[in-house]
Amino acid sequence: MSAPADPGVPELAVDRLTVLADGGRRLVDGVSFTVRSGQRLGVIGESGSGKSLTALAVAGLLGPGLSAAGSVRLAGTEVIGANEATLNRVRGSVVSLVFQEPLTALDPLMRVGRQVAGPLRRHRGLRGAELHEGVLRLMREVALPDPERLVRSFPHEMSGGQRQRVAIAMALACEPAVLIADEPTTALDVTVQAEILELLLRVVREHGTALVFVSHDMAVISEVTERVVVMRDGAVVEEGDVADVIATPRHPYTRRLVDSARALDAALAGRAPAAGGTTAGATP
Ligand SMILES: Nc1ncnc2c1ncn2[C@@H]1O[C@H](COP(=O)(O)OP(=O)(O)OP(=O)(O)O)[C@@H](O)[C@H]1O
Repeated sequence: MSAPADPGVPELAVDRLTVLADGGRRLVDGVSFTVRSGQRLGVIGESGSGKSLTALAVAGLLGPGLSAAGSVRLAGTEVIGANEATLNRVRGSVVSLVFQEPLTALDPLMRVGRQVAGPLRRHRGLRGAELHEGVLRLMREVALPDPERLVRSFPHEMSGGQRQRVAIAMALACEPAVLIADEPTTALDVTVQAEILELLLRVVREHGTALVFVSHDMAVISEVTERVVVMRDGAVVEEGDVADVIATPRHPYTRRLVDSARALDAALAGRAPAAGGTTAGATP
């Protein structure tokens, strides 16, 4: 008889993760955090702070010339040093990624329906009518209009927001316990950004998914996540409850990120920024 799953084990546990470039430069340096089912963790930092490399290392997707040390456990399975078969299994059953540019996830020459079908065949073993129904169900789940027609479209025939919905549908196909979204709205129009954030929040809530949400934007982080790690030069400089971090940032770098979000908010609202004390997460 197998032991019952330990409710205390987080879906994602990152412990002293380090990413090294070929020459030995530390691009990510001793990063640790955990995310449990249903939790939403933000990773924020300026360009080059190591957010994307952290996200890629968690999924075992670092490119050539980069190596990782430390520990990344996804639903209890160690990713660092794992062989390709283990990584493929973990990527098909535990973790999925959504990137900034949906076209990176899509083949421009393949109809959208076939692309969404790919992970359903590979990871869930669906075939024939079941597969067809599975594709339509996923496309409905991400609120794509008229899925019966869209399955026959090519990516270039869709809007940027629709393409990101398709990429999210593909990421959800394996019913991942952990979803990593790396700046998923940065490439989209402002109005579409809000819709995609709403979609992500809905699907992680409905499935109890653990979410890692990477962004350079404190306002977006405060809207989407409940905890945040702040990265600078590859290392975590601050971690905490999002509302606390915004209200009382401890590190000067975090304070700068919060202040610039406030200044942007104030500019959008046509007024001078308030002198501290209020939160920055007031994106309309
Ligand atoms: N393949 C690589 N080889 C060497 N250095 C790299 C490689 N990929 C990224 N870097 C460097 O590692 C650092 C962290 O990069 P990373 O992409 O994680 O930053 P980021 O915080 O996600 O920034 P952005 O928001 O601009 O994507 C940067 O200095 C980057 O130049």
